Amino acid sequence: MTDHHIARDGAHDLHAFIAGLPKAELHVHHVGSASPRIVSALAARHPDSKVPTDPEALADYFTFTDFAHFIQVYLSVVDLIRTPEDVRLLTFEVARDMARQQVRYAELTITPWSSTRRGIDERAFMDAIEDARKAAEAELGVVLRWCFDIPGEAGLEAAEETVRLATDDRLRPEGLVSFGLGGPEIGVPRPQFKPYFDRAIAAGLRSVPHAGETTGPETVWDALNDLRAERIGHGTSSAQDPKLLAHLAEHRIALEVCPTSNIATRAVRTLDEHPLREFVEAGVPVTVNSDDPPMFGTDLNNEYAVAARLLALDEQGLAALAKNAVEASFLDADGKSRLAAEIDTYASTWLTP
Ligand SMILES: O=C(O)c1cccc(C(=O)CC[C@H]2O[C@@H](n3cnc4c(=O)[nH]cnc43)[C@H](O)[C@@H]2O)c1
Ligand SMILES: [Zn+2]
Repeated sequence: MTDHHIARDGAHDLHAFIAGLPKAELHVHHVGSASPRIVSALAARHPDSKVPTDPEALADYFTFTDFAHFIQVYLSVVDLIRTPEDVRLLTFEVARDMARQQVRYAELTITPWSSTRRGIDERAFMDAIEDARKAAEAELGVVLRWCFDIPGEAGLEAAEETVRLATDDRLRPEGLVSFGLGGPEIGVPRPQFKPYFDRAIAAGLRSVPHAGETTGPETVWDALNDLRAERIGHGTSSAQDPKLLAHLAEHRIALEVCPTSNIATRAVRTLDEHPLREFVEAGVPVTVNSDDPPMFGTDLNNEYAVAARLLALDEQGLAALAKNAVEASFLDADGKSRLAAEIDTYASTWLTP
């Protein structure tokens, strides 16, 4: 899980720098973060599942022909989450994997509809994620916040249920900060979700839909104009529209770029063709993220290594990239300053001979 193009020599070992760099992650899915270790633990609880538990078999299983195939495999892992205890285990263990990478803060995208429709009680679901969130902060030093997303392909009924779960004061979890839209984009126009985003925004949630991952820049415009997006999940195809790039730059709308994900789902052909550099050159705020790390054979540290190569970043550049995520996050001002200061202290200590 390393980007082999970066030189690995002593003081200039960027991999070691990245490994210790305090980080924030803004685009990472709950179920999509289930590592082989977590999948094995869940499969042991539900031996009838078709998901392989052997790491080698899992690597094959997690090789995707296209985005639709990815979603099909993703849903087979969703089927492993059947009880509130499964939800709690998944959430806490995902935080443990984050802590190992020095992730201090993560906005984790959760699709509550996928769990409640499979029979998990909604109150028990919220209690499980909140219990895991509090334990992760106390025991692992990882601050988690939630983004509840509509699984777009499942339609307006799923949208209604998701916004209800996100805005009902009796259910809404304390850690919820944002509202998203995931799943396939082809055949799932963004504007139909406007009323649900309007309700979520009115309830104080921030808008962070996926857009421009598998369709063109017009989907990103729709996400901005109809869903009032404050950040864009992926936004890859924005590179095809100079006016859109200028708009994102002017309004400081960050892209949640997930390079390895884009290759794994075949949204982009090769890393060398990835538009990350074009975004930076256009002045668009960019953050790098892992999306569904074990499914894409990556982790956040590897995404930073990929970005270092594509953008020719040194340690200062990597620290600036980590601070982009802090700035674009939904942390409060105090939380942002503290994490940014921790990144600065780490970088200056590393660079002091
Ligand atoms: O849960 C179901 O039964 C169900 C039924 C119909 C449709 C769906 C979905 O559309 C689920 C999609 C699911 O995918 C998640 N996800 C993870 N990574 C990505 C990504 O890179 N781009 C878009 N979506 C992604 C998303 O959070 C949805 O939960 C489910
Ligand atoms: Zn995603």
